[in-house]
Amino acid sequence: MNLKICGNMEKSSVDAAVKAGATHVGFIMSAGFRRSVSADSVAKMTMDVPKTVKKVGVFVNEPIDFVKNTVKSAGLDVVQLHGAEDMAYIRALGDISVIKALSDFSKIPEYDNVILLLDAPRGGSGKLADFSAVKFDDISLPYFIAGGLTPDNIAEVVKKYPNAYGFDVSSGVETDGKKDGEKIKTFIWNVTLSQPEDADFSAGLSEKFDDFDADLGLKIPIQTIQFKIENNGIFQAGLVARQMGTSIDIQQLFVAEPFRKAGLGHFLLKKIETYAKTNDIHYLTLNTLSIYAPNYYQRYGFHVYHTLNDCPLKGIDLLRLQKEI
Ligand SMILES: O=C(O)c1ccccc1N[C@@H]1O[C@H](COP(=O)(O)O)[C@@H](O)[C@H]1O
Repeated sequence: MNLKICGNMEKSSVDAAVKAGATHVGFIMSAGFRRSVSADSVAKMTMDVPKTVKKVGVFVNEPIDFVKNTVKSAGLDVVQLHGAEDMAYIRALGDISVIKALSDFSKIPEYDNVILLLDAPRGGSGKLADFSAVKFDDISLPYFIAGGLTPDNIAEVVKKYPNAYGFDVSSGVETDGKKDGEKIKTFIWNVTLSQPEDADFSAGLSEKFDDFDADLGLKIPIQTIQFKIENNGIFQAGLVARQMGTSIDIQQLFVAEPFRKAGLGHFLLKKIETYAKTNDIHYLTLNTLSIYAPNYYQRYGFHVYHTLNDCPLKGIDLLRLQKEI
């Protein structure tokens, strides 16, 4: 999945985007826009960007020579053309990789050998694009979806456009006109977050419990809740919980080593809490050991309500924690 964080103006937002898993970082190279930056500043902002992350320069109806020179001086990998640039213009750029932004979707068939970026009429406005006229099945080129994406709407958008090459955001990851590292992280993680829907062993067991309860005259709905953060096949973090009636027991929360200390665990705890709030859940519970980090959960409002000393081994305590919703 390709994820492009565009309109960067500071090194801190570029670093946040790369750290969270962006595949593209974008810069407005044409002058006169609120987010315009110079080639020199792009070179400085991207000095730590790994080669695997593409540096994209956004240009609007610029002379060919300006684009070519800026690609060299800023060290860009790709140009994003946001004006009326046609195929003759694109051919004149030679072997420079091109993303062609379009908001007049009737022009899609005019392009080849580019990646499309389907956007709202005024790039960078944060306004949602209207794709109702687009026949997505007829598009033969890879395409980014852009225009008014936010951390809150991106999960739905990803579901709606499963064949998209990628997703692009600028305004939606800003606060008061500046890129916001937390929003960048949440945007990317909300794309990579999936709730595996495949029936698994625990779901099978839940059914057996349902039958058992029914025999006792009880009807307590039980289900497994799973959130997994995975990007390009690389597992980053996951949470597995069991919902039983009005309570949820978090059974596993795990963040893979290279992705620790970035807030992924906090993000998953927030996800389960939001789920709990919207599903009439009264308690979140979990077990942890004293040698792990009970403080970690206490920081998020969990309280220890029971301790078993020397369990499961001498010198280690088993702690039972709860948080009221
Ligand atoms: O961001 C700008 O100021 C800008 C200026 C000129 C051309 C394009 C611009 N922005 C691009 O628009 C899309 C979507 O932005 P948003 O998420 O709706 O704010 C993105 O590619 C921006 O780089």
